[in-house]
Amino acid sequence: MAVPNIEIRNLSVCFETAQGPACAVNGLSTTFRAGRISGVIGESGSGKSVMGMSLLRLLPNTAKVTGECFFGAQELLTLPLRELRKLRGASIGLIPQNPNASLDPVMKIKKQITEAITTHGRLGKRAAEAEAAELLRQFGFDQPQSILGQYSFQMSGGMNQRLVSALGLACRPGWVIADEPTKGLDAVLRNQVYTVLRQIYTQHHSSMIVITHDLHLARQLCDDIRVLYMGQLIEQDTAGEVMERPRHPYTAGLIHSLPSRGMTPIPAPDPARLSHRGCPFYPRCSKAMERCGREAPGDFELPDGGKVRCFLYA
Ligand SMILES: Nc1ncnc2c1ncn2[C@@H]1O[C@H](COP(=O)(O)OP(=O)(O)OP(=O)(O)O)[C@@H](O)[C@H]1O
Ligand code: NI
Repeated sequence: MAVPNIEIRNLSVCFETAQGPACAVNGLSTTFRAGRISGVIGESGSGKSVMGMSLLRLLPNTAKVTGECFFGAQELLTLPLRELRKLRGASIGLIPQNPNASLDPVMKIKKQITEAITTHGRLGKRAAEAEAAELLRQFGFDQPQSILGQYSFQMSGGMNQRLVSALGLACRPGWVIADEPTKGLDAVLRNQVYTVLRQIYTQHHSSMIVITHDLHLARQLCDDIRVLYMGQLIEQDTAGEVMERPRHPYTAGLIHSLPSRGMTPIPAPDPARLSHRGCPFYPRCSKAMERCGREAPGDFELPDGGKVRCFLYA
C-alpha cells in the first residue's frame, strides 16, 4: 500500500496558563508529502515539538488541540485510540526530543529494542535480536552486544539520543517524525546519524519530518524546509531555496546567526512595537513597514512553488 501524505489543516494547540491560554501552534496548515524529507526549523519555543507530538496525540491532556491532521483518509486527532496505537511506531515512528522520557529505566536495552521490532509482528524474537544489534551498529555502537545487555541509565546522554533513534526506526515505519535527532552529539556522531537517516530513507523509502536546530543538517538531509515562528508557518520551500535565498526576514535572521554565515543575532523585540495587531515578527523585524504593525500578512506564493508570509512579497 502506498504511504499517504500527512496533511495538517488549521491546527492550533493552546495551553491553559495563569495568564490565560497560550497557543504554541496557531492555525497551521501544511502537507508533508510522502517520499520526502521535510525539515522544520525555528527558534526554541516556536512550536516545533508541539506540532510533531500533536500528530501522534502525545501531548499532555492540558493541551487543547483543534483542527485536523490527516494520515491519508484517517484523521489522527479523532481516530479511536486503538487505531492510533496501531499506527504509532508501525506507520509513524517517533524519535522524541527527550530520550530519557521514552527509555524505560528498568528494562534492558535489548528487550526494549527487540520488543519494538516484534510488536507489530514483522520479525520473530531471534531475527529481532540480530536486527537490534545491526541497528545499533548503524548508529555508531561498535559493540552492540555489550550495549544490549545494559540499561539506559548506564549510558551517556549522547548514547541514549542514538538509542531512541534506533527505537524510533525499529518497526521500519513508512513515516518518521525525528525531533532533534542530533541534539548533544559531536560532529562525528551527528554525521553518523545523518547518514543512517539518509540510508533508511533511501533503502526503505521512508518519509520523514525532521525537527532540528541544526541548519547544516537540515540543508544536507532535507528536501524541503518549513520555518516556524510563534506557532505559525512563515516560510516553506525547498531546502536549497530556504538556505541560500531565505525570503522572510526571520528566516534570513536565523541563517545569518549561524557562525558560518556571519553570526549576527536576530534583534530583540523593539519595546515601542510590542503592542500591535500585525505580523508576529513585527517587533523584531528590521524590514518592517508601517502596514506590518497593523495587519497580519497571509501566505504569498513564490515563483518556484514556495510560500512566504510577509508583505515584502505581496
Ligand atoms: N505541556 C506544556 N504546558 C504548557 N506549555 C507548553 C507545554 N509544552 C510546550 N509548551 C509551550 O509551547 C511552546 C512551544 O513549545 P515547543 O516544545 O513546541 O517548542 P520547540 O519549537 O520544540 O522548542 P525547542 O527547539 O526548544 O525544542 C513553548 O512556549 C512551550 O513553553
Ligand atoms: Ni522541541
